[in-house]
Amino acid sequence: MPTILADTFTSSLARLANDEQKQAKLTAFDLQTNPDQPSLQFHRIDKSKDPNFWSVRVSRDLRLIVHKSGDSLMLAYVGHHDEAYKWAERRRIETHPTTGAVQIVEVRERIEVAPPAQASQESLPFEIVKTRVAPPAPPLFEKLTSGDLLSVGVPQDWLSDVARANEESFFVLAGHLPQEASEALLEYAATGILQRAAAPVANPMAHPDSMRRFRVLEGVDELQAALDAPFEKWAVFLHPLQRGVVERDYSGPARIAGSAGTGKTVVALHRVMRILRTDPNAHILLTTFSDPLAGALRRKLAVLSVDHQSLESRVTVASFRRICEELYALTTGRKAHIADRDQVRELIEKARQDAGVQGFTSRFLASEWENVVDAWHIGDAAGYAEVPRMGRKNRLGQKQREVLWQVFSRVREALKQRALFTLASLFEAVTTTYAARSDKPFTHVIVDEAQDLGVPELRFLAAITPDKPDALFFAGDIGQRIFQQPFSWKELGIDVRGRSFTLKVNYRTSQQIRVMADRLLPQMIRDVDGLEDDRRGAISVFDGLDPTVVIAEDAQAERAAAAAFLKAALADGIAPQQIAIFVRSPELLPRARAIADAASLPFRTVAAQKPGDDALALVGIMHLAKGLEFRAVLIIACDEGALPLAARVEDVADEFELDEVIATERQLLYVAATRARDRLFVSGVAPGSEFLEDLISKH
Ligand SMILES: Nc1ncnc2c1ncn2[C@@H]1O[C@H](COP(=O)(O)OP(=O)(O)OP(=O)(O)O)[C@@H](O)[C@H]1O
Repeated sequence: MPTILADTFTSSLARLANDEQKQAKLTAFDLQTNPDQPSLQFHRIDKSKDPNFWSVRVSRDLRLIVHKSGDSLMLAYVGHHDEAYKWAERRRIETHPTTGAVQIVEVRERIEVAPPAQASQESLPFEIVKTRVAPPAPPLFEKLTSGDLLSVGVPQDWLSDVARANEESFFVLAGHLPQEASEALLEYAATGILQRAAAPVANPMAHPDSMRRFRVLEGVDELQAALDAPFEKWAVFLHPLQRGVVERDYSGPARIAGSAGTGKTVVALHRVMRILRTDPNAHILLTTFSDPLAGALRRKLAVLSVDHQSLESRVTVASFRRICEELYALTTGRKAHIADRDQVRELIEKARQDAGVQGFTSRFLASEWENVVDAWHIGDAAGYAEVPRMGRKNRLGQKQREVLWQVFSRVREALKQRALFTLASLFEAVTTTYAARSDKPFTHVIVDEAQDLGVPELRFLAAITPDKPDALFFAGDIGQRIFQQPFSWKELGIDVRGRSFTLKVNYRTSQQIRVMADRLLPQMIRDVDGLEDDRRGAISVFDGLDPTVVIAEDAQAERAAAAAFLKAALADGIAPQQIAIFVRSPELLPRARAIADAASLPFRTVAAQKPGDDALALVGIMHLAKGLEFRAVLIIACDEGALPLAARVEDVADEFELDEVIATERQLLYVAATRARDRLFVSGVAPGSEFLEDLISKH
């Protein structure tokens, strides 16, 4: 008999204590292996509107709720006796009459509306327990017909509630509707566009919206993997768009985009598993821009598979730099020595003096080296004469280029004499080695945080994969680019047009925090190749507190406000490890530490969690925030001059770079703000960063 796992089972399992979870899992395994064994005591839930709900005894107090229909058995819920029965009494499992998806429909009844919501009793069909007195907001969906509502999967008996919902009541209501219905309605409320559900299919369980909440399990291993990490719902249940991108076959490099928290990393992880399953010869590189993030990816990947041995032998997880260093060592038998930025800047200065070149600022020379000469690996005067210097505003004539090459050729020579690579030249060296070889170290490369790939990294990744259509897969958000200057991927032969998909449902961040963070970025971002990232229509699936923005008189007042915010979060049960405090640059860290101390918050200052660190908050610079998530985030010391960072603004070589610096500083704040699930506090000392204005202003 096939066993079906419902997402409601996973969520309810996650709420149990550890030993209860163990007992519940044992019963679930028994049910899957031999549902007819007499020791499993089934009791029909008589009061349920759905006659197919049964309870199964786990222990004296715990009950597992199953749904039996035809020859399948669904694990639907687990909980303490009365509460589990109540859950089943209030649910029906049915195929939606219009969309054809199987839904767990909640039976309408009294719903408690949280304090900020308000609506008059006449306007809602259920009894409201707490309300605030204020004029009711107008209904959101009055222009939609019942047919429209049915087409997005609203269950029939919720139609009139939805028709009457207004802005205040809708989030409460949305939590009671099937996900596809609440997502479509939220998107409609944000954009005026109603995305109808996918068409019905022959087997209702195979409908894309059924597959986002039910998983038909093939065997005990699958059940074990699915139940091992009940907190990680994403490991089992994907949004139809996510699933589509994971399972498609591509005719060339492909990309998943989407604003922060929309599940791009989740897609990248599932893509790895899909390739492992479908290609027995696959050896995959999963890569991202830093070692701590690679560590986080490794841990998440382990959640997706019980076959850890196969993961170990067939998947390599490493940062761009680390894998490049490893491949260099592998192919040459030597360790690469890499010059850091300051060393290179010193060499440029010396080369300029030796060549007697005048009329160019040090900033310009450093930027020209980094973004043009080194990034594009220009090796001689002829190459430099021809390089297009894309996007750079100040044109250079032939004469000027000849003069500049006097400097850059000396820098190249000096690096060579010292047997030093720059990071870019190391990528280039390994690229050259592998470009000439037909045997590649990996069959597939999957990249997370792809917006922070530079020219040398992208060339390198293309060179270490075979020339086959689905070898390269990228996950990234151009709105979160903080390290690299934009360039054309197409010119490097990586064309993702027609194979680029955008996720819209934000699982991480509350509606309030997402809306505020989105004010930092344009609604439409276009990359160099003309690929558009339309950020309108993104939705969050849950509601929360309004973020706090404080422009304080001085650092002391800021500390008091931030410490009060922290204390309230701790008092509401948010654990220290669920909290982060970010600042723009290292010199501001003492201000963050003082705030943590004022709230008696224990903290660590490195991103990578070590054993024993699991009860500590994170205090660090905003760049550390990438890829992480917390329940509460504080971004403090957003002062004038600190954000955008004055030193960076002063360091620009031209107008183009100035725009770039402002954009990446803005994106940095966006990255930090979107790490927050439930609570966000942003502060600075008056007059405050210009970006704080954008956060507050409602345009
Ligand atoms: N299908 C899903 N069901 C439930 N939760 C999900 C799903 N997909 C993603 N999530 C959750 O949403 C959060 C964000 O996911 P993820 O880190 O993949 O987003 P992202 O787009 O890569 O974010 P960022 O760009 O900010 O790094 C995570 O907590 C993840 O567990």
